[in-house]
Amino acid sequence: MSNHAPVITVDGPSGAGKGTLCMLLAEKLGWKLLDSGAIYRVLALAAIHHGVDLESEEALVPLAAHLDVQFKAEGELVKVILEGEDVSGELRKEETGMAASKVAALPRVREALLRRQRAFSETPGLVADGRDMGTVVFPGAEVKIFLDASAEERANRRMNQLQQKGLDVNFGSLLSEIQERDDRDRNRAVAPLRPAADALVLDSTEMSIEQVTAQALVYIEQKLSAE
Ligand SMILES: Nc1ncnc2c1ncn2[C@@H]1O[C@H](COP(=O)(O)OP(=O)(O)OP(=O)(O)O)[C@@H](O)[C@H]1O
Ligand SMILES: Nc1ccn([C@@H]2O[C@H](COP(=O)(O)O)[C@@H](O)[C@H]2O)c(=O)n1
Repeated sequence: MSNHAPVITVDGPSGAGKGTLCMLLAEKLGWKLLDSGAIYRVLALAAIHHGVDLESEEALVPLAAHLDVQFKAEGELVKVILEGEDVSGELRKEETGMAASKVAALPRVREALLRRQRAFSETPGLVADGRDMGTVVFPGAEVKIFLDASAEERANRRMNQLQQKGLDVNFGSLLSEIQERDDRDRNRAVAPLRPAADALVLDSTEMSIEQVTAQALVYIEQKLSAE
């Protein structure tokens, strides 16, 4: 009997709503969740904590290969423990996302993190959130979704999210940070951000979270029942 676990990949740019959609899908299906961006963010934090240059592939590869990280589910939240320290707050900061996109542009760093990401695949199934889930990490995934939205809408969503946390934020700087990160993620030499040839592309600019989830669920049901 095969022990192959089905995989749903959700790729797309920052702020498109991937994390929100993946969490809802994983909950609804009772499947595991992989937040691959968190792995790149943890590596960037480890580099910063150890004074490692974010552009030094040579120094980052061993750090990536031996990353001491634990993801601990606590109710709805996931605590991220790096080398025994709770870095959950630091992890979600905009500057950590920017640092993550620098280390993520290095081919050997990505290679060093591949096995760790693939190890998340287990029965009854996996919902994987990232930039290259459908193109590189799980190219044989049963269902692939590419979730997009305009840069302005994504900056607006991020602004609302940060304001809800009581932070004072500026729309213009959020928009230019999003554009800079998009640019780096789309134009890197390895695993650039792009839809897999067999992905459903969903533009969520004018869609609510509920509409995106409903549309994704219909598509998932179709694809899984055709398997
Ligand atoms: N369709 C939507 N309409 C309005 N707001 C949304 C929608 N989808 C997600 N959001 C909100 O936008 C914010 C960013 O969403 P989320 O964190 O899921 O994006 P992401 O694609 O995972 O971003 P990142 O890749 O940077 O982690 C959250 O506050 C979320 O609640
Ligand atoms: N599969 C992935 C996931 C993430 N990245 C890089 O990490 C950055 C942070 O990701 P978030 O989803 O947590 O915002 C992102 O900008 C990418 O550069 C990646 O390369 N591949």
